[in-house]
Amino acid sequence: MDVMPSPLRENSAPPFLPLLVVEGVTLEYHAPGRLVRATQNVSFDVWEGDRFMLLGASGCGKSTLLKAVGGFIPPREGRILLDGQPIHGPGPDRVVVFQEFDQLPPWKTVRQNVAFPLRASGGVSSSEAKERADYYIEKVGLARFADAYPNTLSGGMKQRVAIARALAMEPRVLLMDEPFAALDALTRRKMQEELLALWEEVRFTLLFVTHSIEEALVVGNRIALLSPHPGRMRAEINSHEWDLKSGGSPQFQAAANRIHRLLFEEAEATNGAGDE
Ligand SMILES: Nc1ncnc2c1ncn2[C@@H]1O[C@H](COP(=O)(O)OP(=O)(O)OP(=O)(O)O)[C@@H](O)[C@H]1O
Repeated sequence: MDVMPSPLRENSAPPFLPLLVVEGVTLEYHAPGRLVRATQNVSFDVWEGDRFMLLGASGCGKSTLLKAVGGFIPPREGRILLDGQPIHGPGPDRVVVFQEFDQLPPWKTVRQNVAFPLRASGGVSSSEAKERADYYIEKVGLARFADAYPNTLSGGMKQRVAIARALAMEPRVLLMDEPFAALDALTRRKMQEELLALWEEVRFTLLFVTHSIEEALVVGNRIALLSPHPGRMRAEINSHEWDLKSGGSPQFQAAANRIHRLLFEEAEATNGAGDE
């Protein structure tokens, strides 16, 4: 099988350096009349080829962390390094796939949607953009729909286009913010399977936000557990031993229960102790 030359691999950081370093990061929003602290002193390293999951309850600052890595929110404290360099604003080396199905301009075909950012970010000729778009559209199984418009596609198909569009940029890190949360359970599982198959083939680096313990265990190889309000690192665990076939096994259930305890019961105990 032909594999396109990938800047992702050519620009690889030395293997002894993490690709992405999040160090003591505190993030805040200035809401009218108040300051909202979304995360506090969060640190983790993401290595090339990691499928790194940010897991925590609603409101613990997962999306805010992803936005900060994307360069949309500067840290109040701490720093974020990519390939050893502090990030300054958004860049094509970090592309985000969101949950919403309306992230594709509806007036562009699937192929135009995938090719457009390649042209817009510069350096890619229109024929190369088309070639790269077709390559990744084929990878997500949508070759027959390259000339279709988004409004003729299902939610799952639109998410596949968003993934193809992101991978076509060959980013250093692919950022995904609950990309499958709005899909029905069967489609969600199929998308998880497809994402893992794509990862096997392309070996991109993934930073993925979820509030599903099961999704974190099967999609990720490492998981950061965040406690709520503001989000702090509660624990970091390895999850490479689990995949989509692990689902119902007692060992998988035990791992899921352990994470649940770490996220909720121990957090409540800690908060309770703090209140006394
Ligand atoms: N634009 C904003 N202005 C003010 N506060 C915000 C803004 N966006 C998020 N917040 C607050 O920051 C905190 C973290 O929000 P964030 O969306 O990052 O959490 P999350 O873990 O991704 O939640 P969810 O799983 O529900 O998406 C929350 O308390 C939220 O209310």
